[in-house]
Amino acid sequence: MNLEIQELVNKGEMLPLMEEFYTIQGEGYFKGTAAYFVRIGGCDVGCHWCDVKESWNANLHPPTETDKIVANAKKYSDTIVVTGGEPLTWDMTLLTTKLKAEGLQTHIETSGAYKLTGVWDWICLSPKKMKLPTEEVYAEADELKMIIYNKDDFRFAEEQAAKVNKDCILYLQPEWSKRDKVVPEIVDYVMKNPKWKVSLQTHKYLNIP
Ligand SMILES: C[S@@+](CC[C@H](N)C(=O)[O-])C[C@H]1O[C@@H](n2cnc3c(N)ncnc32)[C@H](O)[C@@H]1O
Ligand SMILES: Nc1nc2[nH]cc(C(=O)O)c2c(=O)[nH]1
Ligand code: SF4
Ligand SMILES: [Mg+2]
Repeated sequence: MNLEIQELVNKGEMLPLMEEFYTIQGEGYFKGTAAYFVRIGGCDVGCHWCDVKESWNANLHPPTETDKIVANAKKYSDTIVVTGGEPLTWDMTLLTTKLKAEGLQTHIETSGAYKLTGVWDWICLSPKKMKLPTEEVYAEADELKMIIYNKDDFRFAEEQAAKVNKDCILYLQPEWSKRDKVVPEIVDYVMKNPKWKVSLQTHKYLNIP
């Protein structure tokens, strides 16, 4: 990446765009709702079970003008889900300000590992043990989506739930490769601890992106 482009990416005027697609939000509170997804490259959190490892290396994804991303996104939906990679690797201020100026709803999928930037109508926080969320993001999260891979993840989920605001909706979502083992454990856990809800990656059952 040349210096001039690097500078624009640093300012959030350009972002490494991996893919964008119109689909149905598969997870969490808005599951079942049509939305346009914008997947931004770059993540160094390093979840070993990450289902989009191709997103990690930002250099593999073309720096794209935020204006272009917005002009395209608005053609498809009034709800834009920004995901990645870890979108908070980058400054989300310009992208979200421009989306809001077009009257669009801005949703983010984030681990919260980096400074919260941007104007968001909905924040889905999915904390990771390897790189914990910043203290600031817990107060802002609308939903907490904890991925369950093994038994210790229930402990971690409770630890993280103790940090979010009181209105935050709490979800346990099975790690995809472990779903056969952990789904019964999650079902049992939610019945015993009904402040939690189950979230499934329903798009994977529907065979849609
Ligand atoms: C690919 S991540 C991108 C956004 C951000 N980096 C994050 O982790 O929140 C999108 C969502 O998918 C979840 N996820 C990733 N891999 C998964 C897997 N193998 N099984 C279940 N959920 C997964 C993440 O926890 C997150 O909630
Ligand atoms: N349909 C669909 N719903 C999703 N919800 C969160 C996703 C993500 O990868 O961030 C995702 C995704 O990749 N596809
Ligand atoms: S933080 Fe998100 S994108 Fe990054 S490795 Fe973990 S699940 Fe994948
Ligand atoms: Mg996904």
